[in-house]
Order: sequence, then C-alpha cells, then structure tokens
Amino acid sequence: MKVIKSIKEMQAFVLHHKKQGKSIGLVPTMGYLHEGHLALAEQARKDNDLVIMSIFVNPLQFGPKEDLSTYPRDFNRDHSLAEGKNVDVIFYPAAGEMYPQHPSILMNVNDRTDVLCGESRPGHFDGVALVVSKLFNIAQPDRAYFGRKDAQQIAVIDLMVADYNFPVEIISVDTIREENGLAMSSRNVHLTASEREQAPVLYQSLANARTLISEGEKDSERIIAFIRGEIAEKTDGEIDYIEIYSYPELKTLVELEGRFIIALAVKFSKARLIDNIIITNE
Ligand SMILES: Nc1ncnc2c1ncn2[C@@H]1O[C@H](COP(=O)(O)OP(=O)(O)OP(=O)(O)O)[C@@H](O)[C@H]1O
Ligand SMILES: CC(C)(CO)[C@@H](O)C(=O)[O-]
Ligand code: BAL
Repeated sequence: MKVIKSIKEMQAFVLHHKKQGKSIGLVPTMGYLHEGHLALAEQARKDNDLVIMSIFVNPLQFGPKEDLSTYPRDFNRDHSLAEGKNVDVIFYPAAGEMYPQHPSILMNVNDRTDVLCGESRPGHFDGVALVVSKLFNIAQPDRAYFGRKDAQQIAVIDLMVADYNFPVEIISVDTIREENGLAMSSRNVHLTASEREQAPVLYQSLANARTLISEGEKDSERIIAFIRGEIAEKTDGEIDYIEIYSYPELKTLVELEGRFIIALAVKFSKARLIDNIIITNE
C-alpha cells in the first residue's frame, strides 16, 4: 500500500492508472478508522480496480468552538487497518498541502442545510463541499463512498455532484453498529465509561420509534417526544436536535408518509454523536 502526501503525485498516479483503463474508488475519511470506514473500503474494493482512501481532518468544516484540535488521530493504526482491507493508496495530505492559503473561492451550500447539522454547525457543509470537491479533482474517482450515518452529508454531496457535473457515482453504505446498536464513530473514543453505557440508547430509541411507526403512529411530534423522553431519561447527554424530515429533500413533514429521516444529535461531555434511521412508509 502506498502513502501519498502530495497532490501533484496523487494526480500523476491517478492519471497513469486511468490511462490503463483502471477504475478508481475513493473513500474520503478523517481517519481514526473503525468498522464503518472499513465497510466503505470493502465496498470500494469490490467495485473498483484501485481504491484510494483519503485521511484528512479538514479544518474548514469545523466551527471555532468545535473539536478540531482534539479530533482523534492515529496514522499508524489507520495504516495497518487500511492495509488489511487491501486499500491501494492512502492519500494523507498535510493541511498546508490542501490549503496553502485560505481558499479565495468558497462554496456556499444553500439547499438541504437549513436543518439538522447544517443548522447546528453553521458553515460545516460549506467546508465539506469544498474539501470533497478538491478530493474529487485530486483522485478523479469513478465512484466515491459515503456512510449513511452522515445522511445529510450524502444529501448535500448528491446535490453538489449534480450541480457541478462531477463525473462520479456516489455510493452510500449502511451504518455499521456495535452489537448494542451504537453507531461506530471515531468520536466514541471520547465517551466516558458511563456515557459509553448510555450511548446505545440513541439508536435503541430510533429503533423503538420505527416500531411505533410500523404499528401505525403517523404524528411526527409524538415520535420526537417519545425519543426525547427516552434520551432524557436514560442518558446524561444534552439533546442538540431530534428532527424528522423528508429524505433526501429535508423538508418538513406533518404526517409520516413517504421516505423520511429521523435524525438526532446528542452532546456528551467530550463527544457530540449523531445517528439516524431512514424509513419508507407507503
Ligand atoms: N458507523 C458508520 N458506518 C458506516 N459509515 C460510517 C460510519 N461512521 C462514519 N462513516 C462514514 O465514514 C466516512 C468518514 O467519516 P468520518 O471520518 O467523519 O468518521 P466518523 O466516525 O463519522 O467521525 P465522527 O463520527 O467522529 O464524525 C463518512 O462517509 C462517514 O459517513
Ligand atoms: C467526507 C469528509 C471526509 C470530508 O472531510 C468528512 O465530512 C467525513 O469524514 O464524513
Ligand atoms: N463525519 C462528519 C465529519 C465531521 O463531524 O466534521
């Protein structure tokens, strides 16, 4: 497995392999790999001749009071995990390589970002769109892989690909969970022992909400109140949001019909966790 830190070298490598007709799968990550990232790599391995995984903690998608400086990092561990999944190249640029200066042309995502993480992390998706578009220009993938845990991110990237005509297919992969239901996340490492015991309640409350809906509940406020009650009663987390919208449009719903997302974000002492389920109710 190669590690490439330079954009020029990465582009030359890609060009060389494209000339030979090889297909390229890109798995963008911020590192500190877990089974969720590895599921993306596995899917990319099945679909493509070459798999490139990027590891870059993108400063432009973090707000000034967020956890950029404490975001978990361990390149040696990531290296062996990626190698175990037969990734061909880790693209591992320094911040100064990606942003030699503050970009002169910024992106402004103004659809699908007025709710959920777009509302609670202002500017977050502008930073994501910018770095993902750079990664697309650098790795020139035929396919790029994203996890459904970040469902709003996929909804935004789908729009960006359509608006900017990126010649790439976006592949979404199911959320990988621990046995107790907790969604794998790099930030789980920042949970205290008691928070780790409480955190599975996030998914359990979503799963119970799914059952209520399958039994006929159609009122989104009642579902939100149910989840809020579970999380408030069973965890010390501070609820950032619990919301329901049509998916992928992220528009308000009154009746729970069609395809919709129930999404939540909860702040524990040193980690803000997100999770969601997407339901189709005919
Ligand atoms: N549990 C998971 N299952 C499937 N994909 C995941 C999971 N967690 C993250 N991903 C996906 O991996 C890619 C890289 O995510 P990232 O590096 O931010 O990891 P992360 O664990 O989501 O980090 P954090 O939760 O701390 O933000 C994204 O497309 C993300 O949706
Ligand atoms: C897509 C991404 C790697 C862009 O920095 C990030 O938002 C993430 O890890 O989901
Ligand atoms: N997976 C989302 C990256 C972030 O929290 O900034």
